[in-house]
Amino acid sequence: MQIAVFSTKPYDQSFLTAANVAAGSPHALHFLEARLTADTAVLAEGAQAVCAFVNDRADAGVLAQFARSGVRLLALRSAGFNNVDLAAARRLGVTVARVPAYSPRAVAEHTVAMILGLNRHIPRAHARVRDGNFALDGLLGFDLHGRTVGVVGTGRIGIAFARIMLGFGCKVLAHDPVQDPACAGLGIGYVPLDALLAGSDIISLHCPLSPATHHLIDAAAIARMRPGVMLINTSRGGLVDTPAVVEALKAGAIGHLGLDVYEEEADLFFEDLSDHLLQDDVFARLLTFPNVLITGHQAFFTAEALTAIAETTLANISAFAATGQALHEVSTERVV
Ligand SMILES: NC(=O)c1ccc[n+]([C@@H]2O[C@H](COP(=O)([O-])OP(=O)(O)OC[C@H]3O[C@@H](n4cnc5c(N)ncnc54)[C@H](O)[C@@H]3O)[C@@H](O)[C@H]2O)c1
Repeated sequence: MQIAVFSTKPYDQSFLTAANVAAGSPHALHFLEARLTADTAVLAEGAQAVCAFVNDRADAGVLAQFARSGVRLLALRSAGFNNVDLAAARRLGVTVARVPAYSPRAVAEHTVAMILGLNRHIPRAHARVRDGNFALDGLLGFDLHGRTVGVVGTGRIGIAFARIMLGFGCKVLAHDPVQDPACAGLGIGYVPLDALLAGSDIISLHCPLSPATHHLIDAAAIARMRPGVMLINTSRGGLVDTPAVVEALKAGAIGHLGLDVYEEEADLFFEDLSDHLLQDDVFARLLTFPNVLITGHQAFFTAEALTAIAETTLANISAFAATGQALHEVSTERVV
């Protein structure tokens, strides 16, 4: 198949090419640096499949352009699919596939890195040491052992994260509309969201972004949290009302904030903008807090995860080419 690969970085090119070669080079991969938008969708002309990533937008207009130009498959190289209008895809006959699990541990481990980095002030401590300042004032942390961690969403990543935190000696509370029996075996109790918010020292978000979870963490949710709570979001930026979080940081209601995702990240992340003036005032305000740690959507970014993403994406495409069905189609029942 001819595949137009949007938002390509050198690492995408190398992992996808390696996976295609290993499979006997069944597909022609056309790597495009452009992000998929209404303006760039036309670049897929001549392709039967499009491969897209988290900040590519497959809205109704983009999908209509695909349908007109003969694109029959949108193969996401991500687990999340909040950036696709699934109802329009179904209407227009464009199959949507994703990589449901590539390395849940990669994201879980990055979540833990953010907790440790924030708690022990690692970025600040390193900057001080490099500057010849070995004072400890302002670097006080707390023992994770014995603390309560709230996990919102106990899917593949949430449960991998919960297992690690249990290893630290934390108590884990969980909230998920679909309860995983494995959690009971691990001693993890399911509670309503309000109880999780009120009872956790650290809250970590691992549920998908959907209309139901948009701004799940807003001013009202923050008001229910313990004063000085640590909030971590490695899931999707839209789960958090960022201006509300900024107010809570200013008031000290949130004690630590770790973000790998940001609701307006599409115009920022994955690019080197170091020569540009930052136009996003909310993001700029976040960067002023010493107790905020931000990474640019890199939780997935391990060699194991990129290998699995490339292999599963190509397997989705090969299955679709052979049978008309991808291996991991985003079920149309998930349209909300
Ligand atoms: N930062 C990154 O690099 C990165 C990488 C991969 C995935 N992600 C994000 O992580 C999310 C989770 O991934 P996963 O593989 O664990 O998905 P998953 O589908 O295995 O698990 C998601 C869980 O969230 C639960 N859920 C749905 N609505 C909920 C709600 N309102 N409250 C609580 N739980 C709810 C679901 O029932 C499910 O158990 C993805 O949706 C994606 O947005 C981020």
